[in-house]
Amino acid sequence: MESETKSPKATQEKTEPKMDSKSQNYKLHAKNIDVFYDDFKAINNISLGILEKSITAFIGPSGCGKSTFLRLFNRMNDYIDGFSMNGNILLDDKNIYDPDLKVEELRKTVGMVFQKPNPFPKSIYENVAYGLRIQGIKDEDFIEERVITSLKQATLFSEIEDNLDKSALSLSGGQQQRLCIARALAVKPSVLLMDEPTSALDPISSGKIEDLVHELKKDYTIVIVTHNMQQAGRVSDNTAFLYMGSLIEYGDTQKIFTNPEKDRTQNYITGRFG
Ligand SMILES: Nc1ncnc2c1ncn2[C@@H]1O[C@H](COP(=O)(O)OP(=O)(O)OP(=O)(O)O)[C@@H](O)[C@H]1O
Repeated sequence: MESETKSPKATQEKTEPKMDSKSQNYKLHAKNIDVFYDDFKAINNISLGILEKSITAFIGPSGCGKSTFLRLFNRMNDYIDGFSMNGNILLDDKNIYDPDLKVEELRKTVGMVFQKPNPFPKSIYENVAYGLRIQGIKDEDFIEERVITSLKQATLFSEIEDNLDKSALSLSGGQQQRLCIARALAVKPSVLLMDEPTSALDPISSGKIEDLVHELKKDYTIVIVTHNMQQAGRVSDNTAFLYMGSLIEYGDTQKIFTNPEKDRTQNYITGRFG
């Protein structure tokens, strides 16, 4: 029978990545989180801190709660019937579930990219400008500058610079996903949540997104859900392994993939289940 703990020395502190001396605080801090869909408990008492300008991967078998947990960070679960939660999520030490907090403001700071590219049926330019326009920004020079900068950051600009008026739906899947990243960046978030952003893409497009994610780490705190363990190993600094709604292990990605504390993590990363 699989034992929960490989080493008797494994303690709770091993599930938290070490903070460097510069960062006194976590960018994001989930504290004692339970999530329910009606009576079903999808997340079971998870606490986890995420350092600024780092990439954190959530891994684990299908249905373990990765997407549910990710969506808590910009309150995307609020729309789901039957959703309820316990615990707090802090962004820069402020509780994002505070009743006074404006969700639209939160989503400016915490952007999201989904599994399937979901551009609007508008031009490439208007897709990226969208978030600025709904903020009421009217200055076209400002919008243009932001659109171009965001497309460059998302490494798409050189491929489409003569076609900004073309429909976003005419782009390839990989280009559409980079457009969705540009759209998220245009409103200047500081956190980017990515829910399996490459699972609908071919390997070359996936590689471009991985390179981009790596590049974006300079300026953003990134949390990525992935089924692809090679991808988690390549792109992330820290990895959280979830199983049946619980956080089994969390820490330095290298360590999780080469010398995990828990047998269950070892069995998952070596493909013995999942
Ligand atoms: N809207 C919902 N209503 C009821 N149950 C849900 C809902 N969304 C998710 N669940 C349940 O919550 C659990 C966690 O689901 P979640 O989608 O977060 O897992 P996941 O690890 O992201 O899975 P996958 O890798 O397959 O996307 C699952 O048992 C799922 O069936």
